[in-house]
Amino acid sequence: MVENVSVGLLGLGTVGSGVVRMVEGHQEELLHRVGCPVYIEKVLVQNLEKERACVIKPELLTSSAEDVVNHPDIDVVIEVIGGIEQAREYILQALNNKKHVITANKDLMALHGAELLSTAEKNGCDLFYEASVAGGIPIIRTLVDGLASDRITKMMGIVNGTTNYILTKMDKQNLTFEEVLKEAQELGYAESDPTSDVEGIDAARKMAILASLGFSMNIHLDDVEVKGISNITSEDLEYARQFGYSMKLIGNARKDGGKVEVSVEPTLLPDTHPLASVQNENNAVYIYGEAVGETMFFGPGAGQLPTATSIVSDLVAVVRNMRLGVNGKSVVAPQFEKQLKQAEEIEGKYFYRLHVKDEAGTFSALTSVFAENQVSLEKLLQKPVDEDGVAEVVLVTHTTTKHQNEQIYQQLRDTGIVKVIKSHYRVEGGA
Ligand SMILES: NC(=O)C1=CN([C@@H]2O[C@H](COP(=O)(O)OP(=O)(O)OC[C@H]3O[C@@H](n4cnc5c(N)ncnc54)[C@H](OP(=O)(O)O)[C@@H]3O)[C@@H](O)[C@H]2O)C=CC1
Ligand SMILES: N[C@@H](CC=O)C(=O)O
Repeated sequence: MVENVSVGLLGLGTVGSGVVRMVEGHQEELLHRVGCPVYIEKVLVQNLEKERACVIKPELLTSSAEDVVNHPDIDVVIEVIGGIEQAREYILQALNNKKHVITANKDLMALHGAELLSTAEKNGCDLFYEASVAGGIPIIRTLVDGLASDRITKMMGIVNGTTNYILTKMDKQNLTFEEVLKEAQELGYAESDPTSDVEGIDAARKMAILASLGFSMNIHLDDVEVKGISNITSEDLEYARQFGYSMKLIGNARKDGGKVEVSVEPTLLPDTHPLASVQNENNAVYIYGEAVGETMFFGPGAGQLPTATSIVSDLVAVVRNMRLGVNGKSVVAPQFEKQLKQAEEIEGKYFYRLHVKDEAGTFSALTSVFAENQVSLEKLLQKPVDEDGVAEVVLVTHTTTKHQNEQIYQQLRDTGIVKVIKSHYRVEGGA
């Protein structure tokens, strides 16, 4: 009979402090929900002297991982140090010592999830990672349990809080990219190296996790096409607004006839799209299932307590399994072999902002590049930008294939009429 549960925490930064606050502050609820006391036994940090964002007894802190992963009384290890190699090593050690593991580490799960899950299963341990995607939104449990009966064909997500916060503030408050990134870092949304946020890598890791679960295939990080937001300018956002779109960093995973595409890229969403109204650090995941139809899950995608909510809910699940004696039995192997779509099979509309020569014939030469590729234009705008004979052309194509669009991009670059392709983004038609 499990009479109490002892937890070891690896990391006491933004998320770790939230876990301590929730485990300490929700004792009554936890006792009621799992039927026995749950307490924190040891906490690994790098710097024992640092001021913490939670109240913690100094004797619980250690700078030696062995005190957590090899501790004889610890039943559950929560990994929130981040990074890959060190975290992988500690988690493997904990699992091989028959400790259940909870992690918020999408970098690690996207790269080594299969290895860690099979080690957990081999040791009869749970390995849960709800907080690794979309912070406080219970999206992993939704795919694994809530929609387990359905066939999912499409998932679109705003799964990075930092970039959504940056795009919202740049658009609504006219702030610069650098100003807002600094704010997002101060608020604890950004990764320790924010490059992975702004270049779309963090979102790509999350989409690899979601697509693997949703499509029951082993989707690797390398299978995800990635483009970040660091080149987006206030002019792009202004034109998007004029055309009735909102710019978002969108994770896109689709399955047609057994083949899948997974990407993360800045995307123009019609203002009527359900994801267009998701603001600030909030995340949302739109899921289409053949039987259920459209569903959407919304909430805070980053931050101390939202992320800790998912972790402590995983803890509740682990303790319930411990009391039932069923840990390590929830891993389901992928059902399908991975098949990725080719560029000819991926469809989309595209936005271009071009600087062209402002002279007779330019316009027809430009539109003929699209016409020769059998792509028609849905929206078009032209205005002079300077006295040196340069005009700005902004356009949106009708639906075409990624392959045709790549050809158009190449031809535009090669023609003498386009001076610079200022920007180029995907446009979403409808949900
Ligand atoms: N921040 C967020 O909103 C979210 C974060 N995540 C994920 O959660 C994890 C933690 O993120 P976050 O809390 O923001 O990170 P922080 O950088 O705020 O905290 C990291 C903590 O881990 C400790 N630490 C780091 N490396 C080591 C090491 N090698 N040995 C011992 N201790 C170490 C640090 O110690 P010290 O304090 O002494 O320096 C710090 O306490 C990451 O995987 C992140 O991707 C997931 C969802 C949301
Ligand atoms: N840096 C991440 C934190 C949560 O995963 C984000 O901004 O979403």
